[in-house]
Amino acid sequence: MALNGKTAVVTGAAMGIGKAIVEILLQNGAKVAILDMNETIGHCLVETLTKEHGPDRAMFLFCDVESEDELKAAFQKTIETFGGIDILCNNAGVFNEVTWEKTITINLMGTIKGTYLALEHMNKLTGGRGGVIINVASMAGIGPLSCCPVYTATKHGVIGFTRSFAAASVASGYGIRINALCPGFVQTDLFSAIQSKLGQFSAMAGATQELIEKLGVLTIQDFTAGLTALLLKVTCLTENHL
Ligand SMILES: NC(=O)C1=CN([C@@H]2O[C@H](COP(=O)(O)OP(=O)(O)OC[C@H]3O[C@@H](n4cnc5c(N)ncnc54)[C@H](O)[C@@H]3O)[C@@H](O)[C@H]2O)C=CC1
Ligand SMILES: CC/C=C\C[C@H](O)C(=O)/C=C/C=C/C=C\C=C\[C@@H](O)C/C=C\CCC(=O)O
Repeated sequence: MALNGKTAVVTGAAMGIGKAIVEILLQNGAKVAILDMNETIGHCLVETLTKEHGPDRAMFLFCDVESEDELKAAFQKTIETFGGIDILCNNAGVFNEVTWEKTITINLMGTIKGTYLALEHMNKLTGGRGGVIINVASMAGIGPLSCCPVYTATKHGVIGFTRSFAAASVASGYGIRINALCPGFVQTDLFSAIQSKLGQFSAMAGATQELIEKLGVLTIQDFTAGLTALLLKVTCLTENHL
């Protein structure tokens, strides 16, 4: 399979889009470290995935992406257990215009911290074997949503950071390919909770609801089906890509 022998790290992977990404990676032969703060669901997911894919394929590691120390420890444990890191997916994210500083530290700073840690491990200029980074942004990173200025800012930031890092990688020869994934509306716990997280912008909920009705909401199953081909195209590590 396309990702046999490869090791992936996925943040915020216990549920939702992150879990969907984990399942695609496992189905295509990769070993996966599932990083999340939800230990109960995370361990339960590994139990389920181990029954489906066999032992030593999936591992849960508690990690708050706001903590550089916890990210470092999770990366180190992954390397010790699976022998290296070839793919990183910075997926962990929240939607909250009330605790907006946290939205920034998780969505944007967590992605930057993960990317810089992956650079330390993957960089061919410092003995690494190269790799692939996927940063989960959003269509809100392409066009602003009036109900969530800070969430919109974090996703615009993720896209800008990803594009800049990609240019640096090509110019420097890191051997790291990096892409931003920009989903539309997907039925997850985050999506279900947005109405209660708008804070001072709750008056904008109508505009967003109109957009939701116009664009529709993907089920996680439909999202996974559409993501598989794209994820394989992006993650297949062949020399002529890096
Ligand atoms: N659901 C949607 O409509 C869309 C979601 N996205 C993005 O996709 C990513 C995943 O979102 P969903 O799956 O919808 O959310 P979700 O809420 O269903 O799952 C998010 C996961 O991340 C974990 N998490 C939250 N904060 C964390 C932290 N500080 N450290 C580690 N793990 C943490 C949660 O425990 C949970 O398991 C986010 O970056 C989100 O912004 C982008 C576009 C659309
Ligand atoms: C309100 C955000 C809902 C869920 C968060 C989810 O995680 C997410 O990121 C979904 C993003 C989907 C965006 C879809 C389309 C965006 C289009 C932009 O060009 C804005 C277009 C109209 C804005 C109307 C308005 O908000 O005023």
